[in-house]
Amino acid sequence: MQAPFNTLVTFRETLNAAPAIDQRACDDAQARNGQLTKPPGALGRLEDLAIWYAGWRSNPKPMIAQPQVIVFAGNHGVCAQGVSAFPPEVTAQMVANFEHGGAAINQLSAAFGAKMDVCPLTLDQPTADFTKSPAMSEEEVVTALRTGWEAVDPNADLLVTGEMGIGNTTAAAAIAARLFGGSAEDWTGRGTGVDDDGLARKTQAVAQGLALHSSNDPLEVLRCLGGRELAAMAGAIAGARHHRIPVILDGFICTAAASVLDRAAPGALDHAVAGHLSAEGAHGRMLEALGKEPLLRLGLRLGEGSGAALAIAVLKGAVACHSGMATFAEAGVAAG
Ligand SMILES: O=C(O)c1ccc[n+]([C@@H]2O[C@H](COP(=O)([O-])O)[C@@H](O)[C@H]2O)c1
Ligand SMILES: Cc1cc2nc[nH]c2cc1C
Repeated sequence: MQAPFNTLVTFRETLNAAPAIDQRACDDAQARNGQLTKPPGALGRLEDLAIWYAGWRSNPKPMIAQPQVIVFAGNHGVCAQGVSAFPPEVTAQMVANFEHGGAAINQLSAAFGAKMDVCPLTLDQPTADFTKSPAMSEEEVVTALRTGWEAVDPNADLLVTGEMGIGNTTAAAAIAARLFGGSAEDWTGRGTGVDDDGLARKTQAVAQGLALHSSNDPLEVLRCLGGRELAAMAGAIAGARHHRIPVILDGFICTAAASVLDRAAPGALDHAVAGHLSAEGAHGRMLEALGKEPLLRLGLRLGEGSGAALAIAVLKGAVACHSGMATFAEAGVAAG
C-alpha cells in the first residue's frame, strides 16, 4: 500500500492520526480470559499478551496465521571511522545469504511459520558519515520511511522488523543518546564485537555526531544520525499500526528506530511488544525508557529480527491458549 506521506511533516501527521486499540475487543477478550479452564492469572503474561493482541486485531478470539518478518538492510558512512569489527561489504553479502536461505533469520522465520521478506536499501549508496554531515537528506529519509511502510503486507497479522547493516549499532547508539539523554559512553557497546580500540573510536564517533547534530526533534534525529534501514523499520512499524498489525520489536537497532516514533508521537508503539533483551549493553536502558518489558532474555546480539522471530512462538502460544481453550462451562470443570 502506498505510504500516505511524502515529507517529515506529513509523516508526523500520519503518526498523530494513527488508530487506537479497540477497547471493546479488549474488554470482550478480558471477559473470555476470565472463563478459561485455568486458575485466574495462571498463564501469567501470556494472558495480557492475548488480550492486547485481540484489541489490536479487533477480535476477542483471534488467530495468528500470517506473521511477516521483514529484514531491512542499509550501509553506513560512519564505518569510515573504524566503528565495526566487520567491513561494510558484509551487509550486501548477508543480503545474498538471506536471499539464499542461509541466515539464522531464514531458519527462525521458517521454524515459527513466518513469511520472510528481504528489503535492501541502496546498499551501493551508504548514508553520509554523520561525524561530518547529516546521514541523510529529508528526501532520503522520507524515501526510506516510505519503503518500510510499503513493505508491510496488509494481510499479515503480526510483524517483525529486523535489520542488517554493518555500522548500525553506532547509529542506534547516537539516536538513543540524543533521544534519551546521557553520554556517548552510556549508549555505545561492542556491536559485532569491536576490540577496546574499536570501542574507543566508536564512542568518539557517537560523541562527534551528537556534538554536530544538536536538534532534539526525533525525526531530525533519525535523519541526521540514523540510517536507511532504521528509517525503513520506523516506517514499517508505523505502517503496521495503520493496518492494526501488532509488531514484535527486535534488538538494539530496531528498538532505537522504534524509539524515534515513540518520541515523535507518544503512544506510537502501543501496538508493539519487545521481543527480547539484546546482549548489547544499553538495550535494557532503552527498553526501560520506553516502558517495555522484553519477552525473552537469551543473550542474542545478532539482529536480523532473530530475537523477535523467536518471540513469535510466545505470542502464538498466548493467542492459541486464549482462543482455543475451553471455558469452565464448556468443559464441565468446576470454577473456583
Ligand atoms: O540486534 C541487536 O541487538 C544487535 C546487536 C549487535 C549487533 N547487531 C548486528 O550487527 C550489525 C551491526 O554491528 P556493528 O558492530 O557493525 O555496528 C548489524 O547487522 C546488526 O544486525 C545487532
Ligand atoms: C556475519 C554477520 C551476520 C549478521 N547478521 C546481522 N548482523 C550481522 C553481522 C555480521 C558480521
